[in-house]
Formats: sequence, structure tokens, C-alpha cells
Amino acid sequence: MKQMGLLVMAYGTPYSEDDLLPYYTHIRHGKTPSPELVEDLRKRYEAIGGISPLAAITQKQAEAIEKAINTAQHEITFKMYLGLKHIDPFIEDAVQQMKKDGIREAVSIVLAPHYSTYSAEIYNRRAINESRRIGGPIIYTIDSWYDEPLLIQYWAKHIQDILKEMTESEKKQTTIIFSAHSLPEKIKQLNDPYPVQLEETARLIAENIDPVPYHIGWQSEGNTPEPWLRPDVQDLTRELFCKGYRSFIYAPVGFVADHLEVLYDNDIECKAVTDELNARYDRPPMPNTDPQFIKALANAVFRRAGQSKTSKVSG
Ligand SMILES: CC1=C(CCC(=O)O)c2cc3nc(cc4[nH]c(cc5[nH]c(cc1n2)c(C)c5CCC(=O)O)c(CCC(=O)O)c4C)C(CCC(=O)O)=C3C
Ligand SMILES: [Fe+2]
Repeated sequence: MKQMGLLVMAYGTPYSEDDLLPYYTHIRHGKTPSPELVEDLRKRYEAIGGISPLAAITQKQAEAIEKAINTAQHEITFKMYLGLKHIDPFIEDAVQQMKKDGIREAVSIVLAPHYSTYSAEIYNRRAINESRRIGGPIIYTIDSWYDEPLLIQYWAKHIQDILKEMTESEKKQTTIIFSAHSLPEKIKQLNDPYPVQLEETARLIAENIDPVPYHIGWQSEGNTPEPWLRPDVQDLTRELFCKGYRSFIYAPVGFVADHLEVLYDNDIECKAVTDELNARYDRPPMPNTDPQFIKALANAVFRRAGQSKTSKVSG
């Protein structure tokens, strides 16, 4: 049977408080953050329980994708390698390990559904550059998977679960806020598909649930002077409250796991706004290792492996 590498790439999170400074410095391209910024970040991690559950979830997601894809088909055996953006094991480490293990071809997937110049493009470029540098495996990258049917179904099911508990009059005052991580506004000039892909994810999910008005927002914007994509989800909540909405369903579909951006920026910061306004707050569970969600990723990987074969035969 054919063997291929499965390179699963994700953001990474500190494993302990000691990792906080090097991790944050890496995110800032090697610039040491001020003590105030570090303290602010430390407090946010503290508010969600000390450190993030993300490290364990990412590991479990990666193992689950490997298992799902090796169980679902018997043409190719995939061997999983985890490569992180901002902490070890780094993407480059994973590519080196694949080479050491004699892997000649690999499919890579990023644990973030939408393509952007700040996410998928960087992950994929780092993997391919390292492989070229060391003469490692050919890596078939996946740009995005924001419209995978099982991803859409996952969110639709969990939003519908919230809607079906509401009375008709409650539902009439409800809106859904679909969101992703904000990025510097200049991505629009680069024709980055990120905003359009988020809209498409929202539209597809909305098609599969009871009709409720929905809006697009951005969250977790960075601490820099340049303009970021807006509206921010908290500002948007106030604006929509003024328009008469009294119940808000937050669907942070740009993310796939329980981590700081969701557990703090949604569950603490957005919740503080809805509490202040005396409005209802709901946030569906994150996909984490939900089997249907994992299958969505396995499907995307398997399709890409198939394309690699055809492109080789024809090219
Ligand atoms: C697009 C995108 C995603 C989604 C796609 C993907 O997943 O790749 C994402 C995910 C995540 N971002 C994360 C953590 C952080 N991101 C930061 C800062 C930044 N993110 C950015 C972008 C993104 N980030 C940007 C443009 C900055 C500013 C950098 C600068 O200064 O130029 C900072 C610094 C402090 C702060 O700004 O809060 C932290 C701590 C965690 C882990 C959470 C945990 O540990 O639980 C996750 C999953
Ligand atoms: Fe980030």
C-alpha cells in the first residue's frame, strides 16, 4: 500500500506560563513585547484557566484525522506529523521529520477553514520552503476548506439546536453573528479571499437552519496602529441591540477549537456586552474532535491526495 505523510498545521499555544514570552515574541516576528502586553496576555490566559486547552485539542484533532482517513479508505496509509506556526514542534521540524522517515509525498492541511495571506498562505509557504531547502517530500497543500459540507452541517446542527429551544417571539429578536479573526484592512487591497470566504461559510450555514437574520463580524483584532477589518463583534452587538435584537448567537466559524480567542474574546468579552445590555448570549460548541467535523477534514485531505495522483499522471 502507498504511504503518504499527513502534515497537520496549526497555530500553537504556550504549554506552560514559561512559554508565554517566547511564544508572544514569535508571533511578533521576533520583537519582544512590552511587559504590559505580556501581562495583559497572561491575564487573559489566567481568565480561561491558566493556559489554553488548545495544545491538547490540536494534538487530538490531528490524531483523529489520521485515524479517520486510514479507516475510511485502504489505498493510502497516512502518517501524521504535527507542525505548529508559533511554538514547537514547528512546521519546519515536522517537514524534517517526514524526510528522516523517508516520506516522499505528503498532503498538508491547516486547522483553520479560510484562506488568507496571514494564515494558510504562510503555513503552506513555510512547509514548502522547508521541503525545498532540505530536498524533502513533495507537499500537496490545501488552500481552504470553508465550504466542506460536513463543516457546514456541523455548525448548522449546533446553531439549530439553540434555535429550537427558543419560542417564536424569542426567535424574532435573535440574530447570528458569524465571525473570524480580524486582519489588517490592507488585505482587501491584496484581493485576499478571506472576507468573501467567511461570507460564503455564513451563507451556507444559514441555508441549513431556520431563517434568522445574520451578520458578519470580526474579532480578536491585534494591538497595532493600522486599521483592522471591522465591525468588531462587540461593537456590532451594540449596534444590533439598537436595531431591536435581544438575543445573539455567536458563531466564531473562523476557528475550530476551544482556545483563547473563543473562550475569552467571545465567552468573556462578548458575554460582558450582552450581560450589560440584558440580552441573551449563546455560542455553539466548537468543533474540536467532533467525528463529523473530523470527517470533513479527512475528506478534504483524501480529495487532495487524489488530485496529486491525477496531476502526476497527466503532467
Ligand atoms: C488569522 C488568525 C488566526 C486564525 C487562523 C489560524 O488559526 O491560523 C489566529 C488564531 C490564533 N491566534 C492565537 C493567539 C494569538 N494571536 C495573536 C496575534 C495575532 N493573531 C493574528 C491572526 C490570527 N490568529 C494576527 C494578525 C495577530 C497580530 C500579530 C501582530 O502583532 O502582528 C496573539 C498576540 C496577542 C494578541 O493580539 O492577542 C496571540 C496570543 C491562537 C491561540 C489561542 C490560544 O492560545 O488559546 C489562535 C488559534
Ligand atoms: Fe492569532
